[in-house]
Amino acid sequence: MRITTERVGVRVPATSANLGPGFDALGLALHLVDDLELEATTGRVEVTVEGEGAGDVPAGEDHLVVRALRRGLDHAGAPQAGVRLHCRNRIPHGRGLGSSAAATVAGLMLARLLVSEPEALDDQVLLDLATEMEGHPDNAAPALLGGVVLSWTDRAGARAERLDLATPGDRAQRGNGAGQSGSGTAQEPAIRPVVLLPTARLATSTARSLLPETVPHADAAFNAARAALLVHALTSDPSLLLPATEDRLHQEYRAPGMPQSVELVRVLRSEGYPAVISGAGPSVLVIDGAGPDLAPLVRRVVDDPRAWRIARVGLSSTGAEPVVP
Ligand SMILES: Nc1ncnc2c1ncn2[C@@H]1O[C@H](COP(=O)(O)OP(=O)(O)OP(=O)(O)O)[C@@H](O)[C@H]1O
Ligand SMILES: N[C@@H](CCO)C(=O)O
Repeated sequence: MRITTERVGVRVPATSANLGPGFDALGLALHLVDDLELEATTGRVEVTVEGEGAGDVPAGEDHLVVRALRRGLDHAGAPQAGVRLHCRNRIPHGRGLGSSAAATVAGLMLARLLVSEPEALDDQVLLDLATEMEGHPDNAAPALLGGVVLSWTDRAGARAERLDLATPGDRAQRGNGAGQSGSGTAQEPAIRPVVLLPTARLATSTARSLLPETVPHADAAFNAARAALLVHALTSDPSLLLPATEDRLHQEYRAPGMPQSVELVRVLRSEGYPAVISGAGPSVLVIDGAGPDLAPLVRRVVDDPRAWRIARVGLSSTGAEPVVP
């Protein structure tokens, strides 16, 4: 295997994992992207960062994108090279929006774009390697594939299935009786994700350390039913999103690390919004937040509303993709 391309670029989306009951299994891609350009050189590693993480993330071999690139090149049997990497980051770090998965998937895809036989790093390989680096596939899978993705692991590695989402037409048919057609185009998904984004950060490792080793059987059964219902709600009947996004496996356990986020989820849900903690938090995801202004509710709950941003980012149907550098 050789490195045959010198300059490559990739665009990768933010993701929101769990979606309530689908802990480590469900996730969706958002219209919020990092853009990366890489040049293979004979020199050392040089990393420059604009936007999120600038001045914060390592600038050398320890940079997560570089680590993922190295992992991809090793897996393909390609030689390691010097790199000049430039990152234009828009995905905030440590907020539950899949920044680490985006960086990992981006590094692996940059490796694919550099080598002479890119099929050695096909989507299945990239998903396996990203899952190995992340520890779970629920952010990496939608970062790679786009849309809403169900992922799991078995002995062979990571697996992912993209859901065929309900459209506004499906919703109208449910509401008005069969035969009615909804507004909007047939392909447009019915859900409009909105992210409530705090300035505070919570590392995924910290949020995972708050989880118990074991959970009551009744809570596991509760989540199994809700996760199955959520797939039905997303693919056929979005009117069920509120009951389908209930969770007993992670959100409340993590409240000590993000009390205002968990309270915001409680209040939004009591007002009828299918709100969940986004990934490991502390952002809040309203899976379908089209319609009324959410700002008054945020102002009612949080101590400092100026520390929260409402981002109507929407769902991205595309995952990581090459861009011409
Ligand atoms: N674009 C990036 N470039 C380099 N390092 C990054 C990048 N994005 C994330 N990281 C590293 O990953 C850390 C954040 O990862 P973490 O898993 O804690 O949060 P997250 O991925 O933003 O959230 P979640 O996994 O809950 O969606 C950052 O502090 C940084 O060290
Ligand atoms: N499923 C993961 C997502 C964050 O990486 C968690 O909640 O810890």
